[in-house]
Amino acid sequence: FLMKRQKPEKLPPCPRKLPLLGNLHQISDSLHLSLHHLANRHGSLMLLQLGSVPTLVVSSAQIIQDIFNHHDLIFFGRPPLYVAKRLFYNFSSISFVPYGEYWREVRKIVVSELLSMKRVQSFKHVRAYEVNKMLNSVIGSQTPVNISKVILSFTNNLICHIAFGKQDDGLHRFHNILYETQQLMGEVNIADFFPWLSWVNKFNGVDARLEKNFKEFDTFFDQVIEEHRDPSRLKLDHREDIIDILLRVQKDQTQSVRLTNCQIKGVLLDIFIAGTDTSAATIVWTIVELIKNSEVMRRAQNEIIDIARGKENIEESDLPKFSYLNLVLKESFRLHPPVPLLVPRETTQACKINGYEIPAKTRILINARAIARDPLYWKDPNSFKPERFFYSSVDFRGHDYELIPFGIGRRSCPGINFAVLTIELALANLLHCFDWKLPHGITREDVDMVEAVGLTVHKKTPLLLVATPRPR
Ligand code: HEM
Repeated sequence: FLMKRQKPEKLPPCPRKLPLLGNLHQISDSLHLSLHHLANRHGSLMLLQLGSVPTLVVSSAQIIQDIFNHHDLIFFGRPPLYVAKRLFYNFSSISFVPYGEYWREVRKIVVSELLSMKRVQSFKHVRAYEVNKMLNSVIGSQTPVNISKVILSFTNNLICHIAFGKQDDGLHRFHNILYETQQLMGEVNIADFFPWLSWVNKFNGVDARLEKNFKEFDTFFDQVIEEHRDPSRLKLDHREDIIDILLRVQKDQTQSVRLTNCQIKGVLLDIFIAGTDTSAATIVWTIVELIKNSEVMRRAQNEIIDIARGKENIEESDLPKFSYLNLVLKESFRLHPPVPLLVPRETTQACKINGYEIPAKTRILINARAIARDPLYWKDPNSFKPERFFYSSVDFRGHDYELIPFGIGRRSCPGINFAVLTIELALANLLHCFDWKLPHGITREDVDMVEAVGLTVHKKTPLLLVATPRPR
């Protein structure tokens, strides 16, 4: 009997590969920009070989729609990244956890206990306190103000305050530890492209840095958790912080998962990694765009003055009244999604997309930034024009595939409500309390938009501005 030869499955297009490197030689420092250029030449669905890892790159809203309407469960996993494995207690967190029952249970806890709208609102007093502290720090800063630094301290302090109930004491050291964690997470790691070369990390200093960083925040977390277990701990306002909540859930017999201490620490770290840099980058990019587009700045500030009507500070209850500021934020998320490639995913089984076979365990990179600048959907895509949203209902909450800064589907960002409130409140107050100008001799054209390399994309050089207090 002659065996019928099976036709090989048709794989998505792939630019020319080199032996061993695959397509790595076509990637420069900025992964998302390199992938955007490659997509312009080879199409919005490419199967690259990054080192030894097959990687599907998606750069089209229409393909995203197809994937998330039909294969959400398949595009659901996360690849086991080298640094995340160690830092997140062998994947005991949420964002980098490969798909499985543990992820499902912990995500439920995070969504319902830590980041529900009700919980996010319960942190209102903390946000107001930290925003006020940030405004005072602008007044106390040298001129010109390093606004990038002010804002990163603000988001760090805010999350520390919400997570630990601490306001200032002893947190400087923690900020430095977290900075190194973020560096390690953002750097290219050879083991993620050549898993068989992971031993190199023993010799290039990565393992040593990883171990040192892990021990530092682990010791810090142990210490604050121990303080929280002490029943005599002085609680001034009787409000639960994130550690209180996680310890309560740990004791709760009705929960289907019994959180271990490592899992509590993993979730804590996740909230820091996912929540501080992203919001800070967004606030800075928005201010840069406002400085470069003075007419937009004028309109945004006029709206704020109108709504504030002599108030000292903008409060959270004022935010729903803003409409133009909302458009400014949409446009900022469109041009500068702080996580331009989202968080990598991995297919849990094989499937077919656009007639192409996508094998199981393929790494997935979704180029949200390229999609949000696709001329097919966006007129004059590289210009900052909040007015484009006047007559459009497109929003960034994951229902419109052409604008997905918070990702999409069941693994999308559970911190979106927290993030948007924080960003809007900070921006509204910064514009309400100060007029912002470039330092003497610097023009708008001089302000560069160069992006730093990393999972979260910051402005590479710090933004320096002169702040003049506004009459209120
Ligand atoms: C501007 C602010 C933020 C942006 C743009 C952002 C963006 C993202 C993106 C793109 C993902 C991956 C989504 C996907 O794979 O589809 C994600 C995941 C996640 N984010 Fe955010 N995020 C922000 C703020 C926050 C905040 C404030 C928190 C928590 C306090 C948070 C917690 C998380 C967590 C826990 C995940 C992992 C979800 C999972 O894998 O199931 N994020 N975020």
